[in-house]
Amino acid sequence: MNLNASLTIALSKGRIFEQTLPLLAHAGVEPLEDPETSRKLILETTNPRVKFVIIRASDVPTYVQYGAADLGVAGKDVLLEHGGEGLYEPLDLEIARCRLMVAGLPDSRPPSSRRLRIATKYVHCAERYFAAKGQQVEIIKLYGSMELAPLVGLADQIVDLVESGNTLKANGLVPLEHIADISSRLVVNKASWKMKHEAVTGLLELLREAVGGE
Ligand SMILES: Nc1ncnc2c1ncn2[C@@H]1O[C@H](COP(=O)(O)OP(=O)(O)OP(=O)(O)O)[C@@H](O)[C@H]1O
Ligand SMILES: O=P(O)(O)OC[C@H]1O[C@H](OP(=O)(O)OP(=O)(O)O)[C@H](O)[C@@H]1O
Repeated sequence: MNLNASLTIALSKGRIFEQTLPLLAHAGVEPLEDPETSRKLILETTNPRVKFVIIRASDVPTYVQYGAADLGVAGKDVLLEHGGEGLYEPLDLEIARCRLMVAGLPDSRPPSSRRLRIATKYVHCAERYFAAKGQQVEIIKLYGSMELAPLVGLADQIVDLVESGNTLKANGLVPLEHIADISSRLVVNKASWKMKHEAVTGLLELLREAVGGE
């Protein structure tokens, strides 16, 4: 076990970075630069043994799975889609809360002549959800702006994240079915959990305190 281990933490810009920052600050880890203004992808922190790597939200599980980062923060939506292989998920950070939902036009009727078309970036989640209901659907993979798909006839329904519901409302869509409650999780590489146990669990306990408001 490495008692003086250095830790690399994978984070994405935007809401995850902003909402994880106060939790990490409680653990004595603060970035020396702001990723919104810096072009750097590796950020040093106030703890010389801890650095951040700044990546796309959906890439966080991959970096942690392969050990390119020891820890990371990822939405449960991203983890469900990735599958969680090679990762431990020891802590719900209770940030970036939303719901994974099926949505569509209020008067949309299932087509009789073909399968229901579902547009989403959550292909695996959607496949699993509709298969569990015994419903055969056609999934259309998109990378964003899913709400547009039913408006232009690309799909009958979408599977997407809903928080306030404002994006759905602004596009004349309604939530139809709830798939899962989502929040962001701390994920840990399985080898790092063993080899850097003291450093990882030390940080984990401080983050747990911060989440609990202690
Ligand atoms: N409107 C929202 N309200 C609360 N949480 C959200 C909302 N939208 C997304 N999230 C959560 O925050 C995480 C990161 O979302 P963010 O918008 O920063 O990245 P993204 O653009 O979805 O990802 P990528 O860059 O990989 O396409 C999501 O995986 C989800 O768990
Ligand atoms: O119910 P609401 O409060 O309107 O939030 C839902 C929206 O938030 C997310 O998009 P985001 O704002 O993160 O944009 P992005 O996916 O393009 O990053 C999600 O993809 C929805 O479009």
